[in-house]
Amino acid sequence: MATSWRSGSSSSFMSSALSAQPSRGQQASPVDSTFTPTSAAISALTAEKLFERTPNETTVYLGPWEIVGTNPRRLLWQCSYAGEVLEHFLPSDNPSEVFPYTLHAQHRRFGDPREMELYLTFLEPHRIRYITSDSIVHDEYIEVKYEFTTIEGSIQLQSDIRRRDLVDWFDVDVVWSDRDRRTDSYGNVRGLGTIQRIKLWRDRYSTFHYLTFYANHRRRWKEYLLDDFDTELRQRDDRHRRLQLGVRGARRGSASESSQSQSRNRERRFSATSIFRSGQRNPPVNGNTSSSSSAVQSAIDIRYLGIQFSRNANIQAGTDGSKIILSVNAGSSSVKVSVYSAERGQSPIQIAESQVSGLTAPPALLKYIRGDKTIIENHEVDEKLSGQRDAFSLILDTLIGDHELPDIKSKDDIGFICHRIVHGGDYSRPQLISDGTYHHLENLNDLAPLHNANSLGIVRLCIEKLPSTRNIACFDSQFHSTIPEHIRTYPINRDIARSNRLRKYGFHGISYSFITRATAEFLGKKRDDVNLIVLHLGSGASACAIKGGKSWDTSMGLTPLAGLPGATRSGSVDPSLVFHYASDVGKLSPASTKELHISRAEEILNKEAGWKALTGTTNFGIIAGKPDDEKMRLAFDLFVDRICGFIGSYFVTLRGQVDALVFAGGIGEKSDRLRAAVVDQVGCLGFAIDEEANKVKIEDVVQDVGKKGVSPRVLVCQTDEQYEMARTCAEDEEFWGEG
Ligand SMILES: Nc1ncnc2c1ncn2[C@@H]1O[C@H](COP(=O)(O)OP(=O)(O)O)[C@@H](O)[C@H]1O
Ligand SMILES: CC(=O)OP(=O)(O)O
Ligand SMILES: [Mg+2]
Repeated sequence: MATSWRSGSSSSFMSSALSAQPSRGQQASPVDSTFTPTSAAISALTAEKLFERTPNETTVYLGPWEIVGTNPRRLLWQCSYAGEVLEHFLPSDNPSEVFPYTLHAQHRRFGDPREMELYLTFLEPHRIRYITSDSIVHDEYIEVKYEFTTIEGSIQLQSDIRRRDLVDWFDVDVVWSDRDRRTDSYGNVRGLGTIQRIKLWRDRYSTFHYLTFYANHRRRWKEYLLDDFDTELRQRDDRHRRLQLGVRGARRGSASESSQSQSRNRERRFSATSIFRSGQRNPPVNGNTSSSSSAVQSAIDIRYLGIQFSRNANIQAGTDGSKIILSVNAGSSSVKVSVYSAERGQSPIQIAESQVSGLTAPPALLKYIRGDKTIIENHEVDEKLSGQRDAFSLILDTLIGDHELPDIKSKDDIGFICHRIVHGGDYSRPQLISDGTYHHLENLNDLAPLHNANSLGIVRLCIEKLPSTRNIACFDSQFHSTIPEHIRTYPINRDIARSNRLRKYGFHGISYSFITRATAEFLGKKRDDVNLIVLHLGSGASACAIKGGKSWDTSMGLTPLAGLPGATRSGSVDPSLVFHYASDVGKLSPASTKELHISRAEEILNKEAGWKALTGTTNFGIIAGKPDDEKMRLAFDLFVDRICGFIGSYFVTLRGQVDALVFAGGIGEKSDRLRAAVVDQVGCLGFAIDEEANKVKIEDVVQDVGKKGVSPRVLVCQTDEQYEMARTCAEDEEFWGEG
């Protein structure tokens, strides 16, 4: 009920309650097609509080409003008592420069979306003067926030201030453009704005049409002349309910230019708008768009505007068919879990994320982010975590224990759990985990000794503790199923190779899949057209040659031991080496369990080698940070050498047709020193780094660190395996079943 004006910098507050009922017969709501908004006055019963929450708090009652005068234009509220007036000074006489907007934001998402019209505010503080018959009670610039008791009143006021009439509105999940990408550096959906109401207005004088929305992620108002958009849809993806509007004559804002092309495209234009999912019944869009040169300029600075529509009014997960997805990424040194809300066939929207890192370098650190807010920042975990399963338990308790995460009140709220399973054998698509799949995967445990058994431990815990949840296995090896036979074959007895399934599988594929898509988008190329050399450098490190968007070769092999060294892994060494290292290498290690059988040889090469063996630390951050320490320098130089070996080899296998060299993973994303050293050494292939750009913190999904004008590019991608899994799961009809 309360309309509040919150003071910007001063400490005084005003608030009021408005019951803005149109009193004149001709002022029907825009929902009604007889809507003829001509009047600037409307009757309103208004209760108002001034200096709210101060000793001077007073309640006053407002009457109808009227927009009067020029220089300055004022919104004049009559109050109940004689001589009592509230004047709202509008910051510009030009109606197109005043932007009333409604607060269609996350905090409204659970209510009736129509209700958001009850809250009206402006981009900047406005001057408010309140006068009684005795004195001026209040006269200062404050942040104005109206709260109406009727939607019609609010729409009428918006229309009057704008001198444009509302034709229709459309509730959308996310609005993005070529300039403001759909996802941020973490893969979270952001764009220009999320959970927004796009409004279509018709100018009262020119009848030009405009699209408006509040860019809540940039805190900017966006207003586009509808004619700027090509009505032909560049892309309409029914499954995703996305719409992309291309701008005709991008990067110009001349009204006359747009009015010339307007008549040419009249019908097509409105065939496009009519496929918008309307927030109202019977949208009165009629194609009446005769041109007028008096239209306000539309500052188009984009090539296209993408819009993803809400499926229905209520988007709270679970109430409209959407589900909560947990994506679990059990790496060799960490467990990362992200929580998403997703609808069938739609891109998931991240709600929260949590991770336990440093499992190989205790104490482990817990991090928890809800929405945009960091709730727990690298908290040292006191209790002893015996591995990935304990880390996952801790994360699950953190999520369920957070009362401010309404989407997960109990374990039963979780619809799907996607598990990263590093070795998927011959599986070429994700699998719903049944008894059969589980036992099939168990047989692969020994082929990924640092990963598979740990992940299956988490799967078991989920089956036991969250019986109503569907568990889905996503495989790191899947992306590499395209590696040609001559590359994936080992030169050994073919029959034994076949019967024991001994071949190159390759890993980090979920990450490579994310990176390929993100990089192709960044380069403005189709996924099938990109050739990349990608380095995923984390606790486990690998390189991948991507040809036409598909894996052509990768450095890991039958197991994740081959190729580059890692935190505790040797990477490729002479296979005979291990027999000269110790005498008992063929025996089963005492560390073997029921789930995992590991020989001493495998234990030495997987757990007792790598950075740990060379330097005593598994944290490459420490290694890169101590160039003067001989041990650290050796490890650093050795890593650069091995990485460059793969880059050279992949450059040749791709016949020099390389769009970009991409760094990813904990080390690739964080160590500018490593990137600089690698690119310096492969400079002979044409790669070059921009020293300044390379030092800038990596915040985008893909960030360019290459020297300007040089091809191929050098990029950094913040990979997101959890998002990739959730996306795959949300888009796969099969997992959703009938319900
Ligand atoms: N500032 C840093 N510079 C270089 N490397 C870092 C830095 N911080 C963390 N790392 C490395 O990143 C690794 C974690 O990478 P990540 O890809 O998240 O691991 P995981 O393989 O467990 O998924 C750490 O083990 C550490 O070696
Ligand atoms: C496959 C692999 O080594 O994964 P991670 O780097 O996450 O341990
Ligand atoms: Mg990893």
